[in-house]
Parts: sequence; structure tokens; C-alpha cells
Amino acid sequence: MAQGFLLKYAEIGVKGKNRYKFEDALCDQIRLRLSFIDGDFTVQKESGRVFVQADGDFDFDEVIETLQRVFGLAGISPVEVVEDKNWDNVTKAVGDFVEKQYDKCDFSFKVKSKRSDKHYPYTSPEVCVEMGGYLLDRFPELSVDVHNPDVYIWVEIREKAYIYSKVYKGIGGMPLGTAGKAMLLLSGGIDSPVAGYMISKRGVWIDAVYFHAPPYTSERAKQKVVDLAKLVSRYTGKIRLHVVNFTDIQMYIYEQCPHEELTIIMRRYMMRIAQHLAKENGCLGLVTGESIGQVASQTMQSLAATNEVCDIPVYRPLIAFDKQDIVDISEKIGTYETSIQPYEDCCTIFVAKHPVTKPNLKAINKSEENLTEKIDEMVKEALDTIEIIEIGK
Ligand SMILES: Nc1ncnc2c1ncn2[C@@H]1O[C@H](COP(=O)(O)OP(=O)(O)OP(=O)(O)O)[C@@H](O)[C@H]1O
Repeated sequence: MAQGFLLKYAEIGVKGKNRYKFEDALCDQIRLRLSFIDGDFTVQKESGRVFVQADGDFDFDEVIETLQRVFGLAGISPVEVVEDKNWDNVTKAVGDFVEKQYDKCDFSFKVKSKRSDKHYPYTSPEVCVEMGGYLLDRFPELSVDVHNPDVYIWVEIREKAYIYSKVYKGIGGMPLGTAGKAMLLLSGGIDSPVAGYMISKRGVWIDAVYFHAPPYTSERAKQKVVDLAKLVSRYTGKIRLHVVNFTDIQMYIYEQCPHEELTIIMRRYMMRIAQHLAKENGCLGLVTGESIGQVASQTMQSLAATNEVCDIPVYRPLIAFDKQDIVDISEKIGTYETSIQPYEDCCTIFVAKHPVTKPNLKAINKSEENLTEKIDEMVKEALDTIEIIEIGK
């Protein structure tokens, strides 16, 4: 059983003077996530790494899976720690480690070393050579292969010595909470959950808003969005989901506006409401799952028309992604199966047969003039009757 886990971080490593803030945010996230699973974990910074001391009963796979969902980590290694790092202790510990890890010591290996304690009597290359020699003496069936070894044996000389041979890939990105908060427009489709995951991977907290149109969209369609938010929150942490009743607004637009402009005008009202909620909740921008050319409302002209009603940035993490690339990510993060459940979305119910693909802004603005102040009352009513669902932890 590993005594703990040595974690390598991703981009934080290239940060300058304020690197400690990113490291602290990362440690906070690791502590939080590990607090939800069995085991007794102590998280501490260790020059360029994070060390998690693991005590008590814990499920190894669960720890790895949990850490693999923490943004900011590049690699996760179960380690043996040698407190007193004098050379004899370290060599013996490395030999014991190899013996314990592998039933048969007949493979090829390469020792890799990193030394952050510059006062240690051996340099990194010396550690590799000396340790390699020691292992060959102790396990005669081992062989060295510096180009393509079966096993890498890592020895990191820090305040203590750390020994490991496995590196589980981390998810990368930046620690949550290092980049402010944004409001995700979350539908029940494939794209917006992926967009939420992607923006969050850059360290952004997310809140979400879902436009619901009962009775045209069912309770099951809403539940699907709640389920998606739960799945996304395994990565993004807590999400405050705002469910907006959009029925009256949609019906009114349907009655008053040219049908080929419906999707754009509805989308503009969604953006206005989302922006209001974003400002109310301290969000610095909106996030959507749009990508250029995917459907009529996602041409560059249409995106310009939806942007026009926003005075805060609209982030579209998937803007240049092919559909298949988006599907691949949704499968990886576990939202795909839920996203493809066949429940209707309000945008697909009130869709025109021939929506405009190159909306003319003047024409759109003119059509919106027909909506009179009645729509402002409807927007106010929608804002007053929002249901808030707290998702995740
Ligand atoms: N009912 C809704 N509630 C909240 N946001 C929505 C809703 N419908 C659409 N959106 C937002 O608008 C974006 C574009 O929606 P649209 O239906 O045109 O495309 P889509 O490719 O089907 O997107 P998705 O797969 O995310 O549903 C979505 O990614 C989402 O951010």
C-alpha cells in the first residue's frame, strides 16, 4: 500500500511570483475532493509538487479517480516516502519498493531522478547510476534499458525522498477558483455540458441557467439537465442551477415575430436573462456550447446577432470544434449517454422550417420592436419566479 501520493501539477509550474496562489488553490481543491471519500488525507506543498499523505482505510482506485478529476494536476503517483534520506536508507527503500511492487524482478528498467535538495551528496545523474548499480546487484535478473525500459523507477530527493514507478495521467488545466466565475447556458444537449467542463478546466467556477418551457418541455427534460449538471459538477464543483420558465416569452415571440427569426430572437432573450443573472451572481461572462456553422443559429452572422444584446463577454469554448471532437469529450467526461436521451428542448420545439442563417441586425431589431413593453413584464416575471437548484459539492 502506498504511503501517499506525489502529485505533479500542470501549467501552474510556469507561473511566476504569484505561483503560490495557484498552488494554494490547488491544495484547497485536493483537500475538498478528498474530504468526500473514505481515508485520512493530509495535503501539503512540496517544492514543485503536492504530497498527499494517506492514512486509515482508503480505496486506492477511488483516490486515483478523485484526483484525476482535479483541474491543475498533470500526474498522480503512488509513492513510498523515506523520511531520513541518507543514501543507505534510500537505496534499501528503493530495493524494497521494487520487490514489493513486482512479483518477478526480471524486467528492464531505468532509474530517473530529480533532486530539489541541492545539498544532497549525489546529483541526479549520480543517483541514477548508483541506484541502477545497486538494483542490478540486488536483483540479478533485472536489466537496464535507457531507451525503452519496461519500468521507470523514480527517485525524487526533496525534503524527504520519494520513490515511485507509476504515473497516472492528471486532467491538466488550472485549479478551480483561480479565474473567477461565469454563467453557463446549460441545455440538455451534448455541447453545453462540454462547454461548462472546458471553461471550468481553465479555473473558472460555473453557475448555470436552463430555459424551461412547460408544458412544451417536460419535467423529464428538466431532470435531464439537472442530471447533466450533476455529472459536470464532479469536475467543476458546486453549480447553482437557475431554472427559468421561458414559456410565455417564447409564445409571445412566436406570435409576434417572423418565424424564420424565431430562434435568433429567442436566443437573444435567453442571453439577456442569462446576463442579468450573471451580473446578479458575480459572474464575469456567459458561456455557451455554440460552435461556428453547427446550425443556423451558429453562423458567424447569427452569433453576432446574439452577441449584440450582451455587454459582458460571451465565452464559447467549443467555437472551432468539430461535432465529433465534442462528442469525444462528452464521452470522456461521462455526459454523452445522458445528453442523447430523447427529451425535447425549448429551442427545438419552436423552431422554424427555414430559419435565417444570415440574420440582418436591423431586421431583427425591428421585429423586436413589435414586442412592446409586454415582453419586459414577462422577463421580469420569469426572473421573479426562477427556481434555484444547488448541485454538487
Ligand atoms: N433551453 C436552454 N437552456 C439554456 N441554454 C440553452 C438552451 N437551449 C440552448 N441553449 C444554449 O445555446 C447553445 C446553442 O443551442 P442550440 O440548441 O442552438 O445548439 P446545440 O448545438 O444543440 O447545443 P447543445 O448541444 O448544448 O444543446 C447551447 O449550447 C446552450 O449554451
